Amino acid sequence: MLEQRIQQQFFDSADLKYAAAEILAKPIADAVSAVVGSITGGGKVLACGNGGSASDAQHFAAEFIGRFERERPGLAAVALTTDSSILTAVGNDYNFDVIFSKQVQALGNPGDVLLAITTSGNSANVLAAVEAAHAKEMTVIALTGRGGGKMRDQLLETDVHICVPHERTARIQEVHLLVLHCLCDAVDLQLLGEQDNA
Ligand SMILES: O=C(CO)[C@@H](O)[C@H](O)[C@H](O)[C@H](O)COP(=O)(O)O
Ligand SMILES: [Zn+2]
Repeated sequence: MLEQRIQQQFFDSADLKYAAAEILAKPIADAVSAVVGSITGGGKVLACGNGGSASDAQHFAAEFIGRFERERPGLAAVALTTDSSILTAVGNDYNFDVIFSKQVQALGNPGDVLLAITTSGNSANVLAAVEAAHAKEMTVIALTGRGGGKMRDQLLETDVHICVPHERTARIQEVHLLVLHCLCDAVDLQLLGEQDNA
């Protein structure tokens, strides 16, 4: 019984990945263009999200600054979820809704990219970060699910919306991680060319 339930989670996750492959390939390719344009122009990626999405933001920044699968110079990325002094000071002195937007205001420049990760599309602090990014003339790449929530209405035509077609947070997060790995892989391909296996 328990084993069946566990197997079903694998099947559901795999089914969603098949469905998402068709729907998300185009917006992910658009996100790659946005990131490559920013990085080659001297820009950087600021990443934010709550809970599991905070981990995703950090996971992405680690692979940009460190490496993904290929050797290359580090790429500029900052997870806005990691500095406990900033998060507690801003959360305590202002409120939790501005913990990311304050950092975007302080660190963001025109041409930078905000990677905004929220499975519901409704996290107030992520939405506030998007507003701050627009004020800084940054491009937003939004990773969402559940139809996109409030994020859908907040994005501009020049932004990229990668919306996973599912209702369950865990399943959406599983696809978000795959999206981030696709981004890392494709950015490396664009910057370094095809791998020489000779
Ligand atoms: O990882 C999980 C659930 O899988 C949780 O920590 C989850 O990320 C948190 O509940 C978040 O606060 C949800 O926020 P969001 O995805 O709706 O923006
Ligand atoms: Zn990874």
